[in-house]
Amino acid sequence: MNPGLVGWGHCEAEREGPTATRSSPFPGAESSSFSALGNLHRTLGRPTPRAYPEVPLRKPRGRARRFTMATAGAPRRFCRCACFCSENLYVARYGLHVRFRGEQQLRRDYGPILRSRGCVGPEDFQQLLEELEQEVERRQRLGQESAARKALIASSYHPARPEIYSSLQDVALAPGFLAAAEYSTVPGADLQGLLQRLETVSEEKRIYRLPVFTARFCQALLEELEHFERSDMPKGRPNTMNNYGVLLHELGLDEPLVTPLRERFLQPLMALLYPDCGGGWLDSHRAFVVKYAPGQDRELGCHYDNAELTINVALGKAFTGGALYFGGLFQAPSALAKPLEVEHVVGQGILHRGGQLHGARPLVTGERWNLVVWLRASAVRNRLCPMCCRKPDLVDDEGFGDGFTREEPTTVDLCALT
Ligand SMILES: O=C(O)CCC(=O)C(=O)O
Ligand SMILES: [Fe+2]
Repeated sequence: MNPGLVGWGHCEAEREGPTATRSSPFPGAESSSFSALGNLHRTLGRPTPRAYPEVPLRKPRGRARRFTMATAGAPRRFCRCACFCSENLYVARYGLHVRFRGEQQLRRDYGPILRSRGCVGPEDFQQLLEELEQEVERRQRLGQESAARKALIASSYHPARPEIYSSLQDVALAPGFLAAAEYSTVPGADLQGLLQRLETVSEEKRIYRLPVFTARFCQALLEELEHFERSDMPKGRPNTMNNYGVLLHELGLDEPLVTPLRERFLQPLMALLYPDCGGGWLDSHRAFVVKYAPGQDRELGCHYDNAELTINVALGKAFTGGALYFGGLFQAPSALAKPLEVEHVVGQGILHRGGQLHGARPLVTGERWNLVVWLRASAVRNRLCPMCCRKPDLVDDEGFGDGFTREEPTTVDLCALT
């Protein structure tokens, strides 16, 4: 058979830095109203929103192994899009995300709106310029700083729950999750069959829910995360809107936990649920935990993720409030009208498209910790960077970068070998 040099277009992705606003071209933390976002989108004169690029579709066949595409030869090098350092720079004071290439461009593109938002005197503009220059430098350093933190944690951190760092075992997973993933790998599995094994939260928005981890595993992971938080290790935060979360790759949890979760379980599920969004071509991710607590972050503004697909699993603890809300796709901000509220249920995961506008309502009581995995398909994002909506301008990066790649990967369908 064709050795599965399967139709992966090309791939690339982009990524958001530990404390960058990458994920949220629409700030949200400060303005979580959908209409405000719609206005913002228009105000910023973003490129005309467009739908996901078409990916050559190939109906997934066979069992789980068939989805595990081995990269032949050297590990692939992932990239980010250069727009990370020049687009979507968030200026909280004026409630704006701006593109920044220099003083003249800033004046030309944003002069009137900045003045209308209070940036009036030359000293205001000078201050803004300095802040933007600092933000660009910070973004340029993010990859290296993250790698340095990861190395320090690997050499000096003593986990409280070392078993979390061993390879993901089925026993950590909820029976319903195992059943849905197992079904998805059976020859002949189809969307209708899978939909009987998970909850459809919104057919129109293509939002689904299913149990993911056992209560025991959630508890162990939470204990480990709290222990890390108390430690004196350096911490990279997921983005500028989450000040108390943790990046799982820095903690060393990508290899044992997140990558197997993506490759063995999420990929078959996503291939059936979202074949048109790269669900069958996931090849990298960015995983982090967000934490909300009284006196800390309590809510998350409306944004879209720098991902083709997202899974958001509630880990605990006990809390009220904090529901997710969903609008339309960012490519169609006019569809922001009536947000859909989705309550978190501990142990359960919400699956949605990365481009679906969403945010989190304020926490009312307790503490909420969620595992968020941004799933990326280079085959999709290599064609169009979701952050600048252009063909990505590739820059080599650490780790999975932002999930973009320079070439079509050389892949081998493991099934073809057995
Ligand atoms: O607070 C949540 O559960 C949502 C988190 C989220 O959407 C994100 O970090 O991208
Ligand atoms: Fe998100």
